[in-house]
Amino acid sequence: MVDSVRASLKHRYSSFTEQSPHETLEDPVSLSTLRKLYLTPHSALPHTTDRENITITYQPGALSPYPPVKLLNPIEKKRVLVTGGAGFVGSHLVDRLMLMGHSVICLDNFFTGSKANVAHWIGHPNFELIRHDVVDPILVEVDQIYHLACPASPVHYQSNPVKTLKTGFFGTYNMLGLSKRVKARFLLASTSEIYGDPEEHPQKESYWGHVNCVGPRACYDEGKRVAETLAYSYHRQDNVDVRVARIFNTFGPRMNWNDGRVVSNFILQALKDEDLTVYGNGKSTRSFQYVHDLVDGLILLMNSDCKEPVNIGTQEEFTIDQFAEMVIELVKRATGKCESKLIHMPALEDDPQRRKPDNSRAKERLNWEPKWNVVDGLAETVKYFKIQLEERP
Ligand SMILES: O=C(O)[C@H]1O[C@H](OP(=O)(O)OP(=O)(O)OC[C@H]2O[C@@H](n3ccc(=O)[nH]c3=O)[C@H](O)[C@@H]2O)[C@H](O)[C@@H](O)[C@@H]1O
Repeated sequence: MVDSVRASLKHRYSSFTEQSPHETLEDPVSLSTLRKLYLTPHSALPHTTDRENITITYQPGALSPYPPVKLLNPIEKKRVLVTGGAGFVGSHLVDRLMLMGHSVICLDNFFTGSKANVAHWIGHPNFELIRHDVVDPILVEVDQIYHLACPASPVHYQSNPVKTLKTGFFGTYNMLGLSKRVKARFLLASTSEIYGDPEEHPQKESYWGHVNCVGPRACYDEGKRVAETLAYSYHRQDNVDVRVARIFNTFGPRMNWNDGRVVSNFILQALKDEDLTVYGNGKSTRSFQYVHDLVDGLILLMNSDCKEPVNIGTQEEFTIDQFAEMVIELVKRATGKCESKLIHMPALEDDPQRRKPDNSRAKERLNWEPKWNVVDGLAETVKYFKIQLEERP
């Protein structure tokens, strides 16, 4: 199974150019097909109130207004639940699963997710959108569950810490209970935050972490730690088939406008010619991966036999000052000008000082490694936010 999944993922990277000669509409995951889903300006979409006569957007001559999805035979076609499927990462995962031909249920409470992120699939026979909060139980018959639902930006998860903890515990508990009942394989979207402010660098999966359990980040960090504990407890006690992805900093199109994380903040500030707000001395580090690489990793992990936690992240490490300079440079390239400067603000409490994954387990067990570098990913994200800014009233 994992080989066929890998085969359908690898083609996409033959070239990053818009007009790759290798891309065909039969390819379920070609980059140009993906790009149409998030880099098409709203104004370029067909506008009609008559659904019968809707303009064909994605494949001239075809009879469907939807992006072309692969036709799978019933044995290969999985029923997949994606919790948090209307969020930033979740919606890219939904796109990929849909294009691969699976039947996808997207579940979201729309706290940080948005219907606009998955609007292009609404009405498709393979797609269902359910407004639901994972804190409450739900019963759906599925084969696989990707459990992503939880606010991930520090600004959002700290805005209601008790709710974040409830999502970490009860949300995961409910989804594991569902996995047990319907015998679905379960993948938890865990996080590099479970390592806290790490004393080991780079961080291996064997590292137990350094989290301040009474600090402002604890609602998220401890919520994800207990979510991992729940997953492995259900595995030991009830033989639930679990996978755990520890996701490192991820960026890309569809990050929330008001996300508050460094990538969207810096890009929007630079596009508006505002100064870039660096918290602390700018010497702390992060390793930023592009969202398509993460989605590859999640799909490969789900379809692998690897039950241990796996880091999914890139090893390109930057100080926040370096990262800010890079954003300014890329915005200059995209717009022809950018007058922004760096301003240093007070440091955030318990902000991890260094973060970089040891991703050798992902390489060995999943044959996964990032294919995008930060500059290419950032250029595409700048393009996305530029379109968003131009279209805002
Ligand atoms: O991006 C992610 O995927 C991760 O984002 C956050 O972790 P964090 O590393 O704190 O992410 P940011 O809020 O983007 O901060 C990164 C660094 O940039 C700094 N920062 C952030 C925002 C800003 O405007 N300026 C600024 O200097 C922060 O202080 C921090 O040192 C979440 O807590 C993680 O769960 C998530 O996996």
